[in-house]
Amino acid sequence: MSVRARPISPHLQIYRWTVTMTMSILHRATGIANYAGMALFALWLVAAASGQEALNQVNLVYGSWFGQLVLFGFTWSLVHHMLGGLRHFVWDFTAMMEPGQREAMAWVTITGSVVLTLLIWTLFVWMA
Ligand code: HEM
Repeated sequence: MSVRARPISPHLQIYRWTVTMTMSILHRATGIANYAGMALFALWLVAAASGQEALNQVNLVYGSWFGQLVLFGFTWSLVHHMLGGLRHFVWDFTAMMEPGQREAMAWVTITGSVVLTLLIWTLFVWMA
């Protein structure tokens, strides 16, 4: 029996990659990362409530270069996700929905998240 060739629906690889696609993926990825980051924050709170010794141990890990790298990434993730959330809030008013406007907002979100993260760390970590 011969198999009839059927039309194939377009899939990911035929589309031109766009910055808005990247943002969609990043919003989900940062949402998941925020869960993990919040677990780290909860651990720190539990340690603080448990006593000085426990807090010192957690601070030692969080203060190491690797801990700082993870916390920096968590800060970026939170800020990026928050700006992404505000982007959705703007869309809730059916504003900024044209292709050029969506791309502009995507770039503002990416750039803004990096700038805000650096600002937060400069003010509250590096200069504190
Ligand atoms: C620790 C805090 C947060 C966590 C753990 C978190 C987690 C998540 C996760 C897992 C998703 C689902 C992503 C997906 O399935 O595509 C999501 C979506 C969303 N989040 Fe958050 N989020 C946090 C904070 C925020 C904040 C502060 C805002 C707003 C300023 C926000 C706005 C949104 C919006 C609007 C969506 C839906 C996006 C869509 O419809 O595609 N989130 N979040």
